[in-house]
Amino acid sequence: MISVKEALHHILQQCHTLSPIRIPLEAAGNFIAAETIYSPVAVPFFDNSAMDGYAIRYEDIKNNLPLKLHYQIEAGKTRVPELQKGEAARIFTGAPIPLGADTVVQQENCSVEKGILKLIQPVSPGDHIRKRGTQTQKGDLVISRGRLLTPEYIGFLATLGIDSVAVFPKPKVGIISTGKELVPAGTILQNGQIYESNSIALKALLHQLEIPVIFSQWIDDKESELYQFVLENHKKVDLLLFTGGISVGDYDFVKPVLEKTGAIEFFYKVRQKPGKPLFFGKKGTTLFFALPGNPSAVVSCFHVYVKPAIQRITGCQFQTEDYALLVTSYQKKSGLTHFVKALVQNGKATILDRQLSYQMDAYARANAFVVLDEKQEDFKMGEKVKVIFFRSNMTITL
Ligand SMILES: Nc1nc2c(c(=O)[nH]1)N[C@H]1C(S)=C(S)[C@@H](COP(=O)(O)OP(=O)(O)OC[C@H]3O[C@@H](n4cnc5c(N)ncnc54)[C@H](O)[C@@H]3O)O[C@H]1N2
Ligand code: MOO
Repeated sequence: MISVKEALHHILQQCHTLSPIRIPLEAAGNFIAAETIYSPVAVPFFDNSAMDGYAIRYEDIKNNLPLKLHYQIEAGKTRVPELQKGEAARIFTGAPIPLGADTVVQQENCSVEKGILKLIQPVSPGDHIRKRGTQTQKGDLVISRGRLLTPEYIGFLATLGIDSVAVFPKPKVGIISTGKELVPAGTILQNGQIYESNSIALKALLHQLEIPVIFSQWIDDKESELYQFVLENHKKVDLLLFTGGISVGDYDFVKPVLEKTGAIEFFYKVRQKPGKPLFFGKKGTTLFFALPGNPSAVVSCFHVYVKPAIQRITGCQFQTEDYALLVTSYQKKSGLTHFVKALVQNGKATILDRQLSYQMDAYARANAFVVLDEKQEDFKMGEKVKVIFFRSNMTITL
């Protein structure tokens, strides 16, 4: 059995970004850019008005010339005559400043009588003009390879007329759940049956990371069926997640089946609770994570191992580690790292009740795991412990 740290190391060594793909800019939210782009244009592309009002030549006011209203410029107008000495032009927000004009007077600060513009408020030269290139100059660096394309950032890139971007693709994921006892929600339970919940949890976890699930398949505890399905389908995905059937029971076929397919085994069994019989392997370019079937182990193994793998492949940072102070003392046996469900708020970690690996109810409140070191047995109230947040570090008020 290997340690949590060693297991993570093996996993991350096998995870690499996938070949970049070009996608429409509007679909690129939360992807990582795989290219560096320089702005193809200056923005604004032309000097334009920031207000509805009048375009003037500042020197005309200084020389006390009467400003004769000459013509009107709406937004979108592409050909505008030059403004001559003693002239003003009606102008609207976003409309191009005519050649010759250098200042815009906001309409609330002036009046028009018999076609002559009169100023009510003092004006400064250059007022209300958005100069060409004052957001971005043509040739400015606007995307660096490796940057997260947030929706707000995409809004900025759209102003430059960029319509597509090369990004690192998200890995495609498949899910296989095994176990004769599993039935779908909506079925009336018979003695010996339980509701299938692991694939539902995994799909929700993957959905939150915007990772596509290509298939989710339940397979009976039959070795031949599992073998056939894995052989036929593993190439469709980058990550194949199994739940259940990875322990040592007579119906735990996942490991022998993966061996039979010729998959490489990187490790089997980690010194941790829950999730001890975790398996990690690879066939071709597909990574296999066989998650121990107990529902709580599936969720913790996802956060501790699958999520970092996806982070490495996509370049995105989904979860953060931090430290918090224990609100109560806690005891465990030495030998395994424990991931205990906790509510961590304002730097304080409350370990929740019912931590066994079949008990899921604590997840209704938990926002993090407290990571309890494998060698330590007694944890004191107020002791600093590592936490892995699996939701954003938010305060829960209800
Ligand atoms: N002799 C030993 N027995 C077990 C060991 C061991 O070391 N020696 N390890 C235990 C630990 S720890 C775990 S974790 C489990 C893992 O077992 P499997 O991965 O083989 O999982 P199953 O036996 O198929 O299922 C375990 C448990 O989880 C329920 N389950 C499974 N799949 C689902 C699902 N999709 N949705 C909801 N619940 C599911 C299943 O009914 C079992 O109760 O092995 C221990 N045994
Ligand atoms: O690892 Mo198991 O999930 O402890 O029951």
